[in-house]
Amino acid sequence: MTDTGFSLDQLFPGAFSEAGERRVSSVAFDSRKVLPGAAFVALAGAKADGARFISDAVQRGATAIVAGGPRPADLPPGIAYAQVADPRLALALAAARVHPRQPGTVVAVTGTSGKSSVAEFTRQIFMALGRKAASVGTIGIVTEAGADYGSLTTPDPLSLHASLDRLAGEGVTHLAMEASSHGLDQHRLDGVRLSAGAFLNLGRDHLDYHPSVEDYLAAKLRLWTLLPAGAPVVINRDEPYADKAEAAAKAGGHPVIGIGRGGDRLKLLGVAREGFLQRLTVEVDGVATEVVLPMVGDYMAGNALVAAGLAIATGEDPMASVQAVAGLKGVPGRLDRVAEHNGGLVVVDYAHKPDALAAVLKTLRPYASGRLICVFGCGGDRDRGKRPLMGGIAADGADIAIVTDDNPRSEDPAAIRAEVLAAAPERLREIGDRAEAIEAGVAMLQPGDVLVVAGKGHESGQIIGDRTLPFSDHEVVREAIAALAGGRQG
Ligand SMILES: CC(=O)N[C@H]1[C@@H](OP(=O)(O)OP(=O)(O)OC[C@H]2O[C@@H](n3ccc(=O)[nH]c3=O)[C@H](O)[C@@H]2O)O[C@H](CO)[C@@H](O)[C@@H]1O[C@H](C)C(=O)N[C@@H](C)C(=O)N[C@H](CCC(=O)O)C(=O)O
Ligand SMILES: Nc1ncnc2c1ncn2[C@@H]1O[C@H](COP(=O)(O)OP(=O)(O)OP(=O)(O)O)[C@@H](O)[C@H]1O
Ligand SMILES: N[C@H](CCC[C@H](N)C(=O)O)C(=O)O
Ligand SMILES: [Mg+2]
Repeated sequence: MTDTGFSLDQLFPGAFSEAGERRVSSVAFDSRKVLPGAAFVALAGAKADGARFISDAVQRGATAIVAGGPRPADLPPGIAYAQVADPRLALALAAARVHPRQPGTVVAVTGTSGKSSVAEFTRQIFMALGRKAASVGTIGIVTEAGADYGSLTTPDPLSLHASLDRLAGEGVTHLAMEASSHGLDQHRLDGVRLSAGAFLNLGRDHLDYHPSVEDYLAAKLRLWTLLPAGAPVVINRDEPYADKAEAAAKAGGHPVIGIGRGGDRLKLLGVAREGFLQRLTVEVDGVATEVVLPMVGDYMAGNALVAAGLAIATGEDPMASVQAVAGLKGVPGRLDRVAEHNGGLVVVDYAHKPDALAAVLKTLRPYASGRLICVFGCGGDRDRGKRPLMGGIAADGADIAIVTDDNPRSEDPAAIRAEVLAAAPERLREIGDRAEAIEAGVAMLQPGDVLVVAGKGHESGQIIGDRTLPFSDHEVVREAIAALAGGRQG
């Protein structure tokens, strides 16, 4: 039996009225992962109530239980029991005690779109400024050594704190992480010692989980409550809901670094497109400078400046932070120029929500001297309200829009597509099989066309039912091009 080195009183201060001095081997919130001697924290979840699994946890060797309700009558007397107001919060704080080391500087970014880009750009800026940095988010844990893919944007507290501890042990001093609304709402980040935060934007997403837009915004703005007193926040003032985010930050006593065209510390004066690059003119604390951002997308300029703002928020030199933008590399699967075929360009992007799809189509339009073709779908077991919105956006924003499958999960893929197609049945085409849809898009390419394959970005699998089958938009694009090239030669 491994020992966490902690007693129940140390991990859950004040929670246990008796047996608090008992040491536990580990902490678990999933009964199936309970080790002998563990403390099991029962969480009320979206699908199940963890309290139902207390007896399972005890059978597997749990010696202490933390839960939201009163002690079950049938719990054996030798098992220590604590009733707490918020088991998720108790779990996160215990996780931080079990895994005590964290990089000295941790920043977190929230918003509907752009979190992964900003977290990764911030890591790259820290690295350019000579810091040993990492990022944590949808594309996994990224260090100098590469990406270690995980399934959630904000990992559960036990995995998160184990990772922070490991990274600190490897000498990582600076970390940029994504704070998803689920993660904030479920206290996955509580216990992380943050130095600064950032808010990007708020659009339509996750209204299957949050009862209203107000609730969704409130979850995002919980980030400010996790910051220590006086810690700065970075806000992209050009984006929706920036005013509300700024008001909440100021009410909490946090100084604001405003960025964007309406910014103060980093004011974007102009953007000139130069092929696939953008020349940004930025006023840095009142001093104008120019920097070339080596990627496309107006919103990527905003994302890059928020990342520079986060570096500034942690004490880095402002001008050096902005100049570091010149060295940024794009994030895999975000406006990713994958290939060219027959004089047309193929881009893979992670747009799986309305604002992101609108933004990517608007961004790519100037690059399409021919037609803009879009292959996209919507995920199953996620906000259904997104589906007709995305159908309408694709029909309006692309010349040819092909509706296909994303990750259907437990839903009927044809029914998901029907909800997307309902927006504009006469202007949307349908090819259910994602590989076939991509192949059809590639085969259509003529000189000057741009094909964007949207929704799955970096993902390496397609979730159908409860199985994840290997699938990569990048690979399917390359295979389709190779097959067409082979066909032409043969
Ligand atoms: C809706 C949601 O967010 N669910 C997350 C949540 O699960 P839950 O607590 O609701 O789980 P549940 O299935 O109802 O079970 C309740 C409890 O019983 C326990 N249990 C269950 C079965 C059993 O036999 N024994 C047992 O103890 C479970 O471990 C859990 O503690 O907490 C779990 C641990 O942290 C997460 O893995 C799980 O993410 C699921 C898999 C998920 O798909 N989440 C997505 C929606 C998500 O979180 N996405 C965000 C945002 C993405 C973005 O747009 O950026 C993210 O951060 O990735
Ligand atoms: N600032 C932005 N405004 C609007 N759309 C954006 C912005 N940044 C990125 N996007 C779009 O959103 C997609 C996802 O970007 P990114 O992965 O950086 O966001 P995210 O917030 O991490 O998303 P997720 O919630 O899925 O983790 C991109 O592929 C692009 O289409
Ligand atoms: N973090 C997001 C990812 C969605 C990716 C998209 N491909 C889909 O499956 O809907 C979520 O869990 O909602
Ligand atoms: Mg992300």
